[in-house]
Amino acid sequence: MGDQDLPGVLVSGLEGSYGICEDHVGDLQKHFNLITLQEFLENKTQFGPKIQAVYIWGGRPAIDQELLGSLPSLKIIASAGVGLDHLDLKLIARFGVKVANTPQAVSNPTADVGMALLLAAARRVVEGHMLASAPDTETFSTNWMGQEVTGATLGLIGMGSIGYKIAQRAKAFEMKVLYHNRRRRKLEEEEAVGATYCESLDDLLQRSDFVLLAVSLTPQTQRLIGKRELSLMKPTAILINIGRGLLVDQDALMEALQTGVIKGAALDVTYPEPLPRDHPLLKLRNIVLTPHIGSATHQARRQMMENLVESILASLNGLPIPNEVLLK
Ligand SMILES: O=C(O)C(=O)CO
Repeated sequence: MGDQDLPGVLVSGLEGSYGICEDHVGDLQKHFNLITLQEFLENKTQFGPKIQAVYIWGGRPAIDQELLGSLPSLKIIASAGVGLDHLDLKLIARFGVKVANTPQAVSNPTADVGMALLLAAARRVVEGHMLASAPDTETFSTNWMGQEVTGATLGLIGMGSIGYKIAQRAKAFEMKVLYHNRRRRKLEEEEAVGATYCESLDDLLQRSDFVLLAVSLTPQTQRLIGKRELSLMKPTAILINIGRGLLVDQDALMEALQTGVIKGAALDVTYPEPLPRDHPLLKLRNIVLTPHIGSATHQARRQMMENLVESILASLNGLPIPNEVLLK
């Protein structure tokens, strides 16, 4: 489906929830001969040797040993977004293949979604919309209240580029910012956003009015927030997750929201995505859910595509690869 003389790039498909953006196809075809996963699977001997790069969009196509073994010319896996939890980096390294992602493109829009969820949950925006738009609403209750954001304490778990952008935004809301991270930021970086390092996660959980997860999913961070951690939070606190669903034990969260252990939650990510339509979390009123929209702006998605093109071209031309992920 492209110019046969251009380097072959495997993409998951062009339509459906995991297809690449249709608007980007023309730009990609200026540089690459796009080969869809379906085309490849239907004729591995024809397409396998031509594929020099895999373009991952929305976590697809999935990369496993069998796929890697059938792509002898593969040089790079270029993955949209910052999260890498869908890739087995050790396996990829064994095949001598490079990896690149697009951290800069997603940090501002994902930080915006973090703040949007925080504000929506604090001020009960979704419930408010339902009340204001319900056909049987006749009066607005004066007892309908939320939590104040200005001056509240935000506990940030993760202080990478997205966490830092959230701290900048929280500063403008006059929030006190605590953060817990594998490594402490430089003093001048902390001072610029007024953030205080909390070595102990328990301490951060106990002191925060809003706890926001902006951390990558790794074996160490899986179910970082479980029953014990939720019980340390204030009964008035709100949990926000913009990282990955598996950072939180969803059953424990469900129970905490139902029994008043915490006040509310706002999740851009869950497991699975989407949740089954009969999932009990969908029935709660003290939760705000969005469909994994951290990077979902036209500008970010275009920048992601452009960054992936740059990384693939650099790798194919033997140049230093922008946003290369170091494989240990
Ligand atoms: O960049 C990513 O990995 C995201 O999931 C953005 O929401």
